[in-house]
Amino acid sequence: MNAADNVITTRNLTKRFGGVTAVDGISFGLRENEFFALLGPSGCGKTTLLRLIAGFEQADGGSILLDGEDLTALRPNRRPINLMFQSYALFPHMTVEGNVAYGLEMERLPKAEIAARTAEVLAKVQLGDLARRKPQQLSGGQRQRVALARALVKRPRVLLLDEPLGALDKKLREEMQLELKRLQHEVGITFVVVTHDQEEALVMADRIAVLDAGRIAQIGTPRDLYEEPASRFVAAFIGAMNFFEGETTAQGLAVAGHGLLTAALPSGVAPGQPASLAVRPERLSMAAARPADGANAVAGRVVDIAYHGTDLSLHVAVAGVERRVLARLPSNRARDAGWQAGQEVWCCWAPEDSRILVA
Ligand SMILES: Nc1ncnc2c1ncn2[C@@H]1O[C@H](COP(=O)(O)OP(=O)(O)OP(=O)(O)O)[C@@H](O)[C@H]1O
Repeated sequence: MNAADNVITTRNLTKRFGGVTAVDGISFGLRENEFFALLGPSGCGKTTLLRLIAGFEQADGGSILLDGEDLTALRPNRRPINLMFQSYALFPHMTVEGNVAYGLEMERLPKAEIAARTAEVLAKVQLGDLARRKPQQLSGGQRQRVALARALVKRPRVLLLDEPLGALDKKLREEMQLELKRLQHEVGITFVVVTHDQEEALVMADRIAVLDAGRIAQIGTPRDLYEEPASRFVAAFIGAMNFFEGETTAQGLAVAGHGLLTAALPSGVAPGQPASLAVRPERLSMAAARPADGANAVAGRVVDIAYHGTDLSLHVAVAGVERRVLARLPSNRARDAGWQAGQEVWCCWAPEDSRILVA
């Protein structure tokens, strides 16, 4: 894709702190009106990448383009980009309205315009009724919305959000994930959200970049990353995954003690290479006898059963597999089958539900 088609393009962006390369040659494009998530383990460079785009850090190499124009020389306050901090950084002595209007007052816009834009954005985040309150008279979720309103009122081209829901409890977080997504679509501004919570990224984002040690491990839609992870790192990071180790054959993976597990070989992968076969817990089914229908199957023994309400997880010890194999079964089906700890079982799955990964 051409850089001019993207709102933001980074090219080989690099940032070092002493001996640590926090951002290591990152190139990607953010599209118009996209909800983009940066996801990865602690220390992988998410915040640094966000701060480079905002202009709070200077890159050691590479460039950042906005609508195809180089941004490098523009100071943070000259960039049509806003960064919303995790702490929200609201002014405690000002009302909600005052906090939101502040940025526009700094720009010396006409009073009537400030009032109209402030009222409009407060209505959008559903805080119109609380406009006269002070931040300490608000709940955590409401404070979060004030911070959001304050960023949106300036109508940036891109809004960067660093762990925007990090301060909220689990239930509120889940509500706000949908709220944030709704709002992003409504205002039509490109959002870039940093999170270390993979479920949050899956729920909210149009596309996700998974970072690993300052580099992009994979960029794709939530479905791409979940269904077609490009590496073991991505497969293990997004959702739960079972891995079987072995050697590739023309038909799949030969696993010591378990024979051939059938799966399509990725293009460019030859037989005879060490590789992993990855299969999701919810794609497994359990059987008392080896299925005769060509499904993959490995024998094991149920070690633990945990009840989660909608589903059950079965932990199965399989010879030669270091970690317990995890299967998640809908609780009604599992109850009907009556699985119990100590039972010998076959973990079964369709070949097309598994992937072979060499990296
Ligand atoms: N100002 C700094 N000085 C020195 N090292 C830094 C600085 N900022 C970040 N780093 C280092 O750069 C790497 C990336 O940090 P960064 O904060 O971008 O990661 P992150 O993915 O946002 O992590 P977290 O999820 O824990 O916030 C880390 O090794 C970190 O210690």
